[in-house]
Amino acid sequence: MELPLLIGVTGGIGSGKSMVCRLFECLDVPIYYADSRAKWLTNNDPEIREKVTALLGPEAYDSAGLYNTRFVASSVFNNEPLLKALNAIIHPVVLRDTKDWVAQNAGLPYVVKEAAIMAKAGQANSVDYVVVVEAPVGLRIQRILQRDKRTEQEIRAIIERQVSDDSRREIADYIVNNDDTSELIPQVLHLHSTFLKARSSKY
Ligand SMILES: CC(C)(COP(=O)(O)OP(=O)(O)OC[C@H]1O[C@@H](n2cnc3c(N)ncnc32)[C@H](O)[C@@H]1O)[C@@H](O)C(=O)NCCC(=O)NCCS
Ligand SMILES: Nc1ncnc2c1ncn2[C@@H]1O[C@H](COP(=O)(O)OP(=O)(O)OP(=O)(O)O)[C@@H](O)[C@H]1O
Repeated sequence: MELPLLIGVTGGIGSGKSMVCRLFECLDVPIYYADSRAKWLTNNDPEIREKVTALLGPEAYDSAGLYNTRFVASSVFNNEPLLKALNAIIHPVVLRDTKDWVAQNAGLPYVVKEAAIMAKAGQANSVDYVVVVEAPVGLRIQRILQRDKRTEQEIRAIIERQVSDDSRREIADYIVNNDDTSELIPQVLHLHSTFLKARSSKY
């Protein structure tokens, strides 16, 4: 059976990546949520556990042995080299895991990977098209203040460590506007028919 197209959905913190993916889910499209899968792997892959502990110290896992995201976030989102080193441990495992997941979905027209870190389609990944979700920074901060137990300072530190909106736009094949004036559902429906057409013209 042929592999599905792999669509990457990315965007800065609070842009609405997960919201867009939930709409794709409503269309029965399987989603790979890379951030949460990365956390699962960090808890369950012994090699990652060993390397993360060597990088960040024993506090990277709590007394119950679970990945201590609060501690790790406060360490890496203020320290670029440390974030890069953490990515270098986790990212290759996530890429391999994504490929296995895509293969498990053989026969479907397309599947979606949601991730904070994304390369241009075809570069160091198996993504066919990249969708970038955008919203103004002020609105993103408001949304995260409502959703998470993070301070504005913590949110701004994460934004500082993420790629800029401009470089995200450079890798975008499609852009979804998720500001207060744009409607998400019609944009996702339009992408859905675009990907179905792209897939049927490929095979
Ligand atoms: C740093 C960690 C512990 C923070 O966990 P926490 O639950 O507090 O936050 P959460 O995962 O919701 O992330 C907060 C925001 O940062 C973004 N983010 C997560 N990891 C990264 C990263 N490596 N680089 C840039 N942004 C990131 C998320 O998309 C989200 O917008 C966790 O995100 C992590 O382990 N990240 C490294 C793994 C990774 O590279 N994930 C990206 C997909 S492979
Ligand atoms: N169009 C919208 N209207 C109202 N609320 C929205 C909209 N889009 C997203 N939100 C809300 O904003 C918050 C952030 O959205 P979401 O979780 O989808 O962003 P994200 O890009 O996945 O964030 P993160 O990178 O932190 O995972 C959520 O609480 C979500 O419900």
